[in-house]
This record gives sequence, structure tokens and C-alpha cells, in this order.
Amino acid sequence: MKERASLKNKVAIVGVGESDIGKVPHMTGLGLNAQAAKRALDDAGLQVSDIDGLLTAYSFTEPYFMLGSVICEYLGIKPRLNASMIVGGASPVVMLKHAAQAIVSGQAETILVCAGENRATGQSRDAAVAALTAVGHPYFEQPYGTSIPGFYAMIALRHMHKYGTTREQLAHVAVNTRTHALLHPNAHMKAPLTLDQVISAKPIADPLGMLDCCLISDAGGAFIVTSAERARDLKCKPAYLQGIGEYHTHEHLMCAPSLTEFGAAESGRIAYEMAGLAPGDIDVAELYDCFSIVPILEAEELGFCQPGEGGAFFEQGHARIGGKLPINTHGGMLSHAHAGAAGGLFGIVEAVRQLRGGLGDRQVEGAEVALVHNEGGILSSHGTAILANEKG
Ligand SMILES: CC(=O)SCCNC(=O)CCNC(=O)[C@H](O)C(C)(C)COP(=O)(O)OP(=O)(O)OC[C@H]1O[C@@H](n2cnc3c(N)ncnc32)[C@H](O)[C@@H]1OP(=O)(O)O
Repeated sequence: MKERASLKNKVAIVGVGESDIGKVPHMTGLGLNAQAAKRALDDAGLQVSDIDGLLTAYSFTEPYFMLGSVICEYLGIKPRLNASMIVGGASPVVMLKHAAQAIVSGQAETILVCAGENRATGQSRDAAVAALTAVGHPYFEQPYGTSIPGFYAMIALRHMHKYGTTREQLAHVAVNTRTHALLHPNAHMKAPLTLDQVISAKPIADPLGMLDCCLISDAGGAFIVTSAERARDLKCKPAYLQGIGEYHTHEHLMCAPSLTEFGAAESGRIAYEMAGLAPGDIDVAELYDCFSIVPILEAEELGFCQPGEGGAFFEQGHARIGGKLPINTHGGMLSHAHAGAAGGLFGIVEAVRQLRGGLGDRQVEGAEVALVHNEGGILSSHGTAILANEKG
């Protein structure tokens, strides 16, 4: 099916912001959201009074029932549009789509999208892992004790069995993202990483070790969306939305149609079609990487390599800055940060920064078109967005 209302070149992201990241014990989740939002407003050269819409996601660490209303109250926003969306890690791209639709249909002019949690210091380690495990089916999965890394480990094992993907190839994903994180001043992880360290790290769920798993961070992220027309009058360089798609195949892994094919192919297809672009047109990609197997699958489904070749794509260095298609240039969730929906949102923040240019050693030369992919649950919900600068 073709999306009937194209959003191509109708809206732009005009401001991006990240809170302090890592262990930030002096801040609440709400504070991290607010700090990121304020930085995004400053980036855009806008005031709180310019915002007339707010979209946010969910929080495991904040006690509020109406999180969006609380963020508005905290920041002093009186929006005409206010919603909280819960499609797990896919929420940021899905929120971008809803923001674009709301702007195009005249429901709001300038929308703040934010997410954040203080998962690292606002919860005990056991509470954080228990909350994350609740993604399993309450009757048929949770009683057997499967954790999120356990679900993704099954997916990794299946990919290894079907395609011959190796343990070393998974480790290459972690090393690739850590190499990029070292170029990012705000990344949670600061030390270099070797393949041996990844392979010999504490086992979590075979074949995944600790360094194949995303971080548990304190972090907030935000971006501001407005019409393409208004964007041209603002102080920052806009990133124009070219195409966007979402697709949802299941909630619980036991209901997934396959362990090797997921919904990224379809959300990507919708986004490419709207943009009138193909995988070969993408200059930089920010792919969801909650576990090292995930960007391998996404690189395949989004058409950057053939099915089964994702592991080799990373092993051969194609995903490095300077390679064929740099992936996760900020360090991804494996090394930059993961805190609820903020994890995937940082992919959008980084894509916008890459399109603006001037990132020094982290800059992908000639980046004009960027793709961001988010996924939520156990590869259950997918969102793909394609952004471009004035040249793209
Ligand atoms: C759709 C989705 O987004 S699904 C993804 C949802 N998120 C998750 O499932 C979170 C996955 N990660 C985890 O559960 C945890 O990080 C684990 C289980 C892998 C490791 O946690 P723990 O066993 O508590 O680690 P441990 O306490 O031994 O950590 C020791 C050190 O290793 C480091 N560390 C912990 N986890 C990681 C990680 N994932 N990557 C890199 N370093 C890590 C920390 O520096 C820590 O040092 P600290 O004491 O200064 O914080």
C-alpha cells in the first residue's frame, strides 16, 4: 500500500538537544527531559512560548501518569497538541511522523519531541533489569525468566545458524560503535574497546556478552519539528523530512512471524518510496542497536547489504566513519546511551548533526541524506525516517 499523504519536504527538524549523559545522580528523569528540551530550543533559536505541541514517550523511572502534561507544566508550555506514545524504542521515529502529520494538517506549528529517563541512578540495577524483563508475555514468557538479552540472544543464534554469522562479527558491531563514541564528547562510554574484550566479557545470554548489550544510562534527548517554510527563517540549518514509515508485526517474540525477518524491511520500504530514494542514496545511517545482532539485521532489511551479509558488512569495516556507509556515528546505544525512548531519539539527533556538518573527526564527509531506524520491543515495532539537508 502507498501512503496517501506524502510528508516529503513538508517539515524539518530545526533544533536538537541532549542532556548530560551517563550517571547523572543529581537529576531526575523529568530534569533530563527538560535539559535536553532547553538545549534543543537554544539550538533552534526558539523560546518555550514558540512551542505549541508536545510529543513524548514513556518513563520507567518517573511516577507520572500523564507524562506529557507534566513535561509541559515543568517547562511552561501550553500546547494545542499533547500526547505520549508507547511503541517502545520505535517511539521517536513514530513521534516524528505524528509531529509531521500534525504540522501538515494545521494542528500545531512547532512541536517539541522529547524523551528521557534516569535509569542508571534512579533505579537499582535489579529494578532496571526487572522493569525491562516485563516486555515478555506475562503468562507465557515472563514466568520462564527470559530477560530482554535472552530474547535477542535467540535471534542472534538463529541468524548464526541460518547464515553462518560469527561471534567475531557480533563483536565487530560493538567495537565499531565504541570507536565512534570516542569521537562524541557526550557519550556514556569513554574507553577504547577491542574484539577480545567484547568476546571475553561477562556472559549475559549466549552468544551475547555484556559488551554486546546496550547500556543502562541516565539520559534525555529532544528535537523540534516545524514546517519547512518556517524552518528557513530560523537560525539553524534544517534537516528536511524526506520519507518516513512505521510497521508493527507482533508484541511478544513467540508471536513473531520469523526469527530472522522483521518489520524494518517494510517501514524502510515506505520511507524510501515517500522519499523517492534507494539504499544507495543514503550517506549515513543511525540504526537501533540495543544488542549487537540488531544493526546486522537492520542493515540487511534496509537494503544496505544482502540477507545474511550484515555480519560481514561490519567485519569488513563498511560501517566505520570513512567506510561505504557509516553506521551509528555517535556510538549508538551500545556506547553513547540508552535510556528508554531517548536511546533511539539520539539517532535522530545525530542524523541532524551529520547533515549540518562540522563535526570534526566524527563528520561523515559529504553527508546530505541520512537514514534513522528505530525498533521497539523485541524487534516488534519499526520506524524508519529519511532526512536531508538543503543539498540532499
Ligand atoms: C528495544 C530495546 O531497546 S531492548 C533493550 C532494553 N535495554 C536492556 O535490555 C539493557 C541491557 N543491558 C543490561 O541489562 C545490563 O547492562 C547488563 C545486564 C548487560 C549488564 O549489567 P550488570 O550485570 O549490572 O553490569 P555490572 O554491574 O557487572 O557492570 C559492571 C561495569 O560494566 C559496565 N557495563 C555495564 N553494562 C554495560 C554495557 N551494556 N555495555 C558496556 N559496559 C557496561 C559498567 O561500566 C559497569 O561499571 P559501573 O559499575 O561503573 O556502572
